[in-house]
Amino acid sequence: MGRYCVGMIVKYGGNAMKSPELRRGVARELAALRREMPVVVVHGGGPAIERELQARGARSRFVDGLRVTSPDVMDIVEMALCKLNKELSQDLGNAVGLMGRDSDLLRGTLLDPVRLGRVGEVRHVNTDLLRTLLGAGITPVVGCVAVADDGDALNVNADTAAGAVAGAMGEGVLFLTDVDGVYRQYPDPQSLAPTLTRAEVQGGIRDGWIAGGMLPKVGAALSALEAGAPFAIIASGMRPGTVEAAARGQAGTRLLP
Ligand SMILES: Nc1ncnc2c1ncn2[C@@H]1O[C@H](COP(=O)(O)OP(=O)(O)O)[C@@H](O)[C@H]1O
Ligand SMILES: CC(=O)N[C@@H](CCC(=O)OP(=O)(O)O)C(=O)O
Repeated sequence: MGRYCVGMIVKYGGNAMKSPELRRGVARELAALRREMPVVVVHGGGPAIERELQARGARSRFVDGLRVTSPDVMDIVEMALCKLNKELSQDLGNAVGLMGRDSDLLRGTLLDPVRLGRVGEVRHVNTDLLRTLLGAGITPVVGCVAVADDGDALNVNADTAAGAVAGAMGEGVLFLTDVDGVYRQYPDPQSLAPTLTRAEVQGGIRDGWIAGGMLPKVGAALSALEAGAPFAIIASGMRPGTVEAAARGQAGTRLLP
């Protein structure tokens, strides 16, 4: 990877932004990182979505780490993520917050409408828009609601969205979450896997030690590698210094193609 790679897509997960202190810490680390290389931030916001659903008396459930999304839930997801998008771009400064529906940034299709409702996967990324912003020295902060061919919103898991952006841009991807990486014996942090091959990931899913929210993350990491991303790392957004260490390949779990 060299001292630093050329550019990086950072997926910022909702669990690592639960408190204002955490958010400020990650914003500081991202600000330092982008002094070294161009950075695109793709964010989720599961806990913020949960709060908004509760406030409105709505509920949703997860299947394989994906939120089953009725049209009403879709509206609430979009509202919560749009607000967060503005807050995160403001935290970072010199950044523009965009949703996947802006300028066709993320275009997608429904994954399995019968089981999952309006959950989507990304088919096309407007990389010209991202490169234009990066070329102007502005950091794009992307919320993971895509647009479908029917013009309506799609709820894309933020890991999936980040993996798609990394693949389309041909850049590496760092997934910031609330664990140090992938544990072989979850939740024992001593069992952190420094690297995992595709076959090991498949074995982990089959044997059940990779589950829940880790499923879309490893899936997105492997898809990004397959699409040409030079690296994919899953690391903690909760520990100060992790972003720089992970960018140097010295923290987290690195997925191998
Ligand atoms: N083998 C594993 N190693 C680490 N975490 C795991 C593993 N299997 C499942 N997980 C779960 O995945 C979670 C991270 O995914 P998620 O909750 O979706 O976070 P984020 O909001 O960052 O996307 C961890 O908090 C943990 O509960
Ligand atoms: C389809 C699907 O599951 N979408 C996610 C989008 C947000 C997300 O992924 O947030 P985190 O990164 O914090 O998990 C959801 O509705 O929760």
